[in-house]
Amino acid sequence: MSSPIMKASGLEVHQATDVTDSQITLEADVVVVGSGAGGAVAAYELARQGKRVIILEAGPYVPSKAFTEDFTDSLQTLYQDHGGQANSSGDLLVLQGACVGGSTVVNGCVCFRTPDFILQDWQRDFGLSELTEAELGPYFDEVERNLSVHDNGEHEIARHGQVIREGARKLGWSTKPLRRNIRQCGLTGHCLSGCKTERKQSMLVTYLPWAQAYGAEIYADTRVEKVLTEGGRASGVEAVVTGQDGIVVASLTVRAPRVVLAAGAVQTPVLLLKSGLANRSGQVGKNFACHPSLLVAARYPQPIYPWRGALLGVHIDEFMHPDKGGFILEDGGFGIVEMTMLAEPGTGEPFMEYMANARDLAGLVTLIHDHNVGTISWDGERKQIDYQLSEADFPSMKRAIKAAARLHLASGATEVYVPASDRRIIRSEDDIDDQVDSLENAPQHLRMVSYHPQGTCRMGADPLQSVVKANGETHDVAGLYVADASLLPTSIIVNPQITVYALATRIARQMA
Ligand SMILES: Cc1cc2nc3c(=O)[nH]c(=O)nc-3n(C[C@H](O)[C@H](O)[C@H](O)COP(=O)(O)OP(=O)(O)OC[C@H]3O[C@@H](n4cnc5c(N)ncnc54)[C@H](O)[C@@H]3O)c2cc1C
Repeated sequence: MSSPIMKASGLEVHQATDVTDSQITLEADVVVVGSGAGGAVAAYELARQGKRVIILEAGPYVPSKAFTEDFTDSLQTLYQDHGGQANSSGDLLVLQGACVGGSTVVNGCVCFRTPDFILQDWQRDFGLSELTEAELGPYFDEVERNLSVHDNGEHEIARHGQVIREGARKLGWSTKPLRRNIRQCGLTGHCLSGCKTERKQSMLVTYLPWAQAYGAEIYADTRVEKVLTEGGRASGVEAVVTGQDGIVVASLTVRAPRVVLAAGAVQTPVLLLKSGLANRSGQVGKNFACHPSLLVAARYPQPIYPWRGALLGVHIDEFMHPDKGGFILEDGGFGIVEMTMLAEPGTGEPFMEYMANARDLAGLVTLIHDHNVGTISWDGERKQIDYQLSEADFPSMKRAIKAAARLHLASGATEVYVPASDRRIIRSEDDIDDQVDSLENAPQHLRMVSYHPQGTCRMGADPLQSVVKANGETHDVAGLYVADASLLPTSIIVNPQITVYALATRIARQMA
C-alpha cells in the first residue's frame, strides 16, 4: 500500500483504495487484530511502551464527518454483516460494529464497571483470583478519566428518561443517571449511527489517534484469515485486503512475535477455529453469552418524542443482583427505524397505528445476566451463531418484562407492547401476569437483540476449562493473546465496554 493519506478526521489509515501491490509483507513487534474496544486500547498501550504496532481492521475507515445520522445507512456502512448478523434461528439480532473503531463507534456510550459480584464469581469459579475490585479499580479509574465518563447531567436525561424516573420514584425503585463516555453531548440521539460531531469518546477519536501518535499503523479493509505460528509460538497473521465491492485486492502478511486478537466475541473464536489454534480445552467458540435484550415500548397520553435528546438517560438498578432478579432496565430513546427494527410493531393496521403514535412512545431496554449457553462455529465457509435463551434464563427475562411493564404503567403509559411475535398489549396491572406468564421460550417468539456478545474465549486458570490466562495470553500458544469481549468468563449483566477497556489495558501493560 502507498503511504498513509491524511484523512478528514485526522486519523491516518491505509485502505484498500491505496493498494499498489498484490502481496504485502510487514513486520512489527505486535500485530493487533481488530480496532474496537480491546484492540484500540491494547494498541495504544503497546505503542506507548515503544513497540512497533500494526492494527488490522476488517471494516472500512469511515471518518466521522461521513456519518449520516440515518440508521439504515449506518447499518450498511458501520455494522457487521450490514446489521444482519443473527443467530441460526433468526430471533436474535447480534449487532456489532465493523469499521475502524469497531462497536465503540456505534455504541450507546453507557459505562458501567464490572459489578463486584461478577468478579467474585470469576475468582471462585474460574480461578481468576487476581481480578479483584481492588486490582481492577485503578484501570477503571484510568479509562474512565481518558474517556470523559461522567454521570448524565439533568440536561442529558431526555423526556423519556424523565417520565421513567418519575414512575420508578412512585414505585420506590432505585434509579440512577446512566454514566456515559461523551463530552458535551449534542443531545441528537444518533449514537447508534456514529457521532458526527465526535463528542462520543469512541476509539475512533481517542485511543486510535493516540496509538497513532506513538507510531501505530492502522490498516482498514484488512480481514485477518489466519494466525501463524512457528515452533508453537505466535509468529504473525495472514490477511486479505478487500475493496468495498468485496473484491480482494491484495494479500497481506504481518510477521510479529506477538499477536493480539481483538476481533470481538464472534470473530475472534472464528479466527482461532480457522487457524486450528489454542483449543486444547475445546472451549473456543463455546460459552457465548449476549445479554439478549428486549425493547419494551409503551404509548403515553402525551408526546414523548423518543428521538429527541440523549439516547440513554437513566437506569433501574433495583433488580441487578441475581438474588433480586438479575436484570437491569435502561430507558432508551429511538428513531423511527430502530422503533420498528428493535421493538415489535406488528403488521398491517396495528403497525400503522403504532407508527402513527410514534411521537408518544417511550422505550425500556432490558438486560439480563444470561448463562453462557451459545456457540460460535465455523463450517469451513461461514460462521454460525447458535443461541437459544436457556430455560434457566427465561424466568429472568419474564421478570424483566413484567418490571418494564409495571414501570411504564406507573410512569403513565396507557399501552405497553410486549416484543413477542403475537404482539401482546398490556393496558393495566391486571394484564401483566396474564400476558407475560403465557409467553413461551420458543424460537421466534421473542424479538431479541444482542448488543453485547461475550464469553467465547473465556479466561480462567485451568487450561482444560478455559482458552486464555488472566494475563490475556492463550494457554496453548505463547505470544498469542486475546483482548476483547470474548475473554469474559460469564456475562456481566451491565454494558461491557468499560470492562473490555480495563482488561485490555491490563493485558497490554503486562505484556509490555
Ligand atoms: C449498537 C451497539 C450499542 C452498544 N452500546 C453499548 C453501550 O452503551 N455501552 C457499552 O458498554 N457497550 C455497548 N455496546 C457494546 C460494546 O461496544 C462492545 O462490548 C465492545 O466494543 C466490544 O469490544 P471488542 O473489542 O470485543 O469488539 P469490537 O469493539 O466490536 O471490535 C471488534 C473489531 O474487530 C474487527 N474484526 C472482526 N473480525 C476481524 C478480522 N478477521 N480481521 C480484522 N478485524 C476484524 C471488527 O470489524 C471490529 O471493528 C454496544 C454495541 C453495539 C453494537
